[in-house]
Amino acid sequence: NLNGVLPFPPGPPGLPLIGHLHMLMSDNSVPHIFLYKLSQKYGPLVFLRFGFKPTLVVSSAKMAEAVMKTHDLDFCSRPSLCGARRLSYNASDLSFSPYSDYWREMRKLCVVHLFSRVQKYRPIREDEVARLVQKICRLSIDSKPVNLSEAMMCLSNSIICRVGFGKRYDDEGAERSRFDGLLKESEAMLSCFSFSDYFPFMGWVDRFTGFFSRLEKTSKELDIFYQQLINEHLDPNRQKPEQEDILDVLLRIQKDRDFPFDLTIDHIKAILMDVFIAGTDTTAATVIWAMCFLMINPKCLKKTLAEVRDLIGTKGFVNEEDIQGLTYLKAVIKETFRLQTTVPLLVPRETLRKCSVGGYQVPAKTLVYVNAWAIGRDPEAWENPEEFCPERFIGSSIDYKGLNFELIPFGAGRRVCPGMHMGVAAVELALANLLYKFDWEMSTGMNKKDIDFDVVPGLTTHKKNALILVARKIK
Ligand code: HEM
Repeated sequence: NLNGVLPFPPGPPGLPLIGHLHMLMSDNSVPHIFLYKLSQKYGPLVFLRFGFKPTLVVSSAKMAEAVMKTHDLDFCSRPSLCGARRLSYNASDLSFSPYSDYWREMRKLCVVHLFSRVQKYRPIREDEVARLVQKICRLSIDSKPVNLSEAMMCLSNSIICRVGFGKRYDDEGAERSRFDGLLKESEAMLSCFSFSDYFPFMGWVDRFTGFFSRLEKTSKELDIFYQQLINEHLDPNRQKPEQEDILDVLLRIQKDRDFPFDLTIDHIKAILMDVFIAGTDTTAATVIWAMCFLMINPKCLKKTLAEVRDLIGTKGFVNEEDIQGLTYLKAVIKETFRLQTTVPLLVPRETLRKCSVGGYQVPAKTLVYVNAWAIGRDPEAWENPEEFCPERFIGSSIDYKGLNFELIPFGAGRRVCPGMHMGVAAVELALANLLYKFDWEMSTGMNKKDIDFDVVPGLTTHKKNALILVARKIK
């Protein structure tokens, strides 16, 4: 083993104690762009130190393959960060659990019993997309602008509530806004910087800034929310939905003792959190970015519209079977993932042990960011990386399933996103129907040039300014 003599990957010089944190904090860009700029200077493996935490940034398709395939076993743990730890009932969930026997069993449970149910939830997705179309129809009658960003969040939240716990909230009701608020706050707590993660002796700063009390408040509110859902599900008089929802399935597994570990109510709550957090923003943001790209690329928009309308004819609604034939639409979605990766830094990984990659050594417990956004621009992997060109995927076998490392919006390897099929099904169905039913125009006084690509930092890249368009219902 040459580990001992290998150098660390290159990186900029850091300061004592804080390492490179000041660079991250003082740069005006969002983290994935800041890290991309560093990779342009130092290469596809950059070594940094955030406080006491060694950090590796991976920015090319080749190095992503080394990390997530060749050395996946060394890189497939997750760091224990304070926000995630608290919200996931001490990492009892799937996303934030370190690599362990527990994670393996949890992954099996989720893949076999939860994520395999994609097809069963098809009627829910179709019903919710049909409701979205009706809502937009009503606005289109008076040419009222449609806030697509809001409408898409509403759609994915509605889908996840029905899939997760069998409830359909009124769009404007109090229960709905409670759920939306909890989701937003949890996302914020998961992507918020906390001192104690990087300086083990500086927990007092988090107490001082109010981070801990905010985290405590959010976790307690979430816990009450989950507990109410569980109580309702355990009520023998509850009217069961047609399809068992995810909470039903989990409670059944618990009752049947169909899990090698003790599956407690807290574990079930933790899994619910994963489904809510991982499954809503990602789907909504992907559709919004795809619409942005189409609006500023009229040729691509025209081709997509022609394909959808030719194939569907006068049927009135694109259902999930029809999607198979929509080759160009699928290419548009892939190109959207390449250029505006929804989860740009994936979900941070952590090295299990001291290991080596690309001729460098990486210490145990190094935080690892795979910059999928940068990989989408890797000049070794893509011709004309800055262009929006869905055609590059026509007749190409490159897919986002985690086997082609130039396109990894869902990650790859042992930790690859298990909700990929669920996410893609919703994205495709929503986008296809938005384009089948309506022509889209800029609202009065706005120009295509006004569509910006400014983003809000966070786990998921959201568009900073809402996408507001006018829909014209086609005859
Ligand atoms: C467009 C939609 C989505 C995108 C872009 C996306 C992206 C990702 C990414 C990048 C990861 C990290 C993978 C890695 O570390 O290699 C991930 C993990 C995960 N995703 Fe998704 N996701 C989407 C939809 C969903 C949905 C709908 C669900 C569930 C209902 C879901 C559940 C999860 C879970 C549980 C994990 C953690 C897996 C583990 O650590 O073992 N995702 N996702």
